[in-house]
Amino acid sequence: MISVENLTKSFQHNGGSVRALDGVSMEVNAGSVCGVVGPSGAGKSTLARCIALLEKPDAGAIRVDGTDLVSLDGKALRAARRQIGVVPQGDSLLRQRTAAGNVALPLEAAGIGGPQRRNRVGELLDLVGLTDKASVYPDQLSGGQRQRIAVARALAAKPSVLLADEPTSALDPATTDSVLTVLDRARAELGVTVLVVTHDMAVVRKIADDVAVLEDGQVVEHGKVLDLVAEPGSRISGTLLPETDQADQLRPTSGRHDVVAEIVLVGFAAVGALLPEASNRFAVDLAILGGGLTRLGDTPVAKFKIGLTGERSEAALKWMIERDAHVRRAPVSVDGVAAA
Ligand SMILES: Nc1ncnc2c1ncn2[C@@H]1O[C@H](COP(=O)(O)OP(=O)(O)OP(=O)(O)O)[C@@H](O)[C@H]1O
Repeated sequence: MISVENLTKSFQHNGGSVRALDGVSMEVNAGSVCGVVGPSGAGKSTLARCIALLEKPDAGAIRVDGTDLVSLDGKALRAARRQIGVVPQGDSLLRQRTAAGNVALPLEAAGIGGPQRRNRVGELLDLVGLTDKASVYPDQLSGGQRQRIAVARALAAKPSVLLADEPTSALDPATTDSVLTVLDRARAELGVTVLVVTHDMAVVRKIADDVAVLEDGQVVEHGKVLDLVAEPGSRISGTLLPETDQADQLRPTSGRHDVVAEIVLVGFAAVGALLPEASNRFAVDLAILGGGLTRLGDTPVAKFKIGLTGERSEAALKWMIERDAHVRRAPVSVDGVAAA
């Protein structure tokens, strides 16, 4: 588990001071994938560089499995660095070395040679699906393949944490998917904790369990992706879920529906069955007025604007809420008429 506590970091710039991190606290569970997102200049790369021990924070703690890395130096710091594999931003492979030669670099640095090194490089090339490119030079690899080799190299010394800074920038969607699959495999097959700094919400949509949104050096939203999408008004929900046209106009439309609400359903069971079952059970007519379905990782998530018509509309809505549907409904005034 990575735990970042009250991290601050300022840079001197043009005679002034820029506060890149301003009291950042967050946790990443062992074996999970966490996306760090936010606008340009929010502090994402600075946070990643601090966690990778490439930058020393002004204050705060970074604990990996309970040990505060900020207070380490010398040999202990070098040992801690080996626990953290880094996929740097941009093209980072050595051009004069083959793909296998790049993956072998950290092993050479650690004094691992002979068959042990060859086997490890073989395993890593297999993990990233590039066994057949072992003796190819970076110039002959595609951008996505180069990134996958950079991931393999970052995993060579068996780190417990993998940090990737914008691993998919400048890649097309199909190539992005191939890089994300490799990060997901690192977590699933090696149990590595993965932190991905990204502008690209596709990364969060496809592989993140958790997400932290940074703005102006502060964490403005942090938690499990599937929890945050269910929170009305969360940034993550606004970005990842389908629009329900005019989501804030939830009043009944010209008296045609007794109840109009916005509903978020998470998981196969809820998405597949809850609406028709509520409709049958309470004998209400249930119309979908907007929204749609999406997938977050392997989980289907739906956000609909629904209209319920029938005497037991309220009871149907209550029943769905009791079954973990996340509902935002029209505000109703005292005379029972939905407020405008
Ligand atoms: N070495 C540095 N010297 C001076 N200022 C810096 C340095 N590194 C970062 N900054 C400043 O700190 C702030 C946060 O930068 P950072 O690169 O961490 O943001 P970011 O969210 O990663 O942005 P981007 O998405 O554009 O990479 C910015 O104002 C940036 O200009």
